[in-house]
Amino acid sequence: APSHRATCSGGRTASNAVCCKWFDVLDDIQANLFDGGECGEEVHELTFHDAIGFSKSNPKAGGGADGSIIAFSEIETNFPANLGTDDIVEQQRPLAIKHGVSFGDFIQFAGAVGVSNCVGGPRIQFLAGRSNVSVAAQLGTVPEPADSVTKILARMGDAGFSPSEVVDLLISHTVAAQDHVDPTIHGSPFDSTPSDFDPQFFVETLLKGTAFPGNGSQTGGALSPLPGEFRLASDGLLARDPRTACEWQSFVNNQALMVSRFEKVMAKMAVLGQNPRTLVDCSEVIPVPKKATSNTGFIPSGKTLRDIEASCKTKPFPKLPVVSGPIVPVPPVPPS
Ligand code: HEM
Ligand SMILES: [Ca+2]
Ligand SMILES: [Mn+2]
Repeated sequence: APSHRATCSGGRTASNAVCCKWFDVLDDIQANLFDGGECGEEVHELTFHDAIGFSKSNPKAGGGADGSIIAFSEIETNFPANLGTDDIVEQQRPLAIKHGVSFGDFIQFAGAVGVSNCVGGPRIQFLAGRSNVSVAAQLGTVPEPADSVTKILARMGDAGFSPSEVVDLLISHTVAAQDHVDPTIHGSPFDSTPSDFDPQFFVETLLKGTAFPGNGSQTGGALSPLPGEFRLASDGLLARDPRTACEWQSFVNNQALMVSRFEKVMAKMAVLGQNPRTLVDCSEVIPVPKKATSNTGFIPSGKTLRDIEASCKTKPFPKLPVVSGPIVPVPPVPPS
């Protein structure tokens, strides 16, 4: 049968003509937001901070993945949990306006493109067509790193996520760094491989913490196992809590599982507060990521399997390759 694909710019085609403009957005953000196609972590943080402004029990909590963090930035970026998001909000706002797309669509699209640039990254579904009408989210919808596991699971449960899905969402912290929990060590990553969408975050958060990487103990921070690496208190606790530890451990030797779980849970998060049947599937515009170099994590140099605080009661911690040599400090990620 003949195909009826729409012709878009640059000789590209799409199954639906409304997807064509997203190729132009893609070209623009790869050049101007990701410096020629870098694994873009902060952009990806915004997908969460916008979408999680949503509650099954309280319609006033927010409209979910509706772009409100850009539309009502003067309210939402001043919430303590959103500290630092104003930079990326102000980078994205003019680009969304220039291309005539809604803020909600733009945030989810940019997040999906950003992680597709990471080695081993996921290819997240992208549905287009969110309205540009939104409402400001209420204070308290975004979890904070000093929150207890019970508080985080309750907040996330109220937005529709199970404890295992919270772990699946936290896969994003394999390509992430902090700037504001300890502002003296800008860009300190959550694992030793912040440009790789790999299991190292799940391995290294289970290593016994030994020192603070920066200016001592901070609210929301915890002892980390490697110099230069930052551990959020919440990540350290979720790695060890009986409600989440087995899902956490399941990723230490299974990069492919990480990708499939993340694609699934991100597709769910991206349509919080939306009716997906009114949106058009433009996933074909999202680039195909580079393949991962390994399916399994490793014990970083200077550490052994005995430094792992295994926390899943029903499954033994798997044997992982151990890198030999002295402890290597983790370099900061460059500012964007
Ligand atoms: C359970 C709840 C979570 C907590 C408590 C949490 C907390 C944090 C904190 C405190 C930072 C450092 C921010 C800074 O200092 O600049 C951070 C960074 C980040 N988070 Fe989360 N997070 C959570 C879940 C998520 C989810 C679900 C995603 C995405 C799906 C995500 C994506 C990111 C990314 C990409 C960064 C790095 C930002 C950058 O490089 O500037 N986080 N997170
Ligand atoms: Ca990583
Ligand atoms: Mn929102």
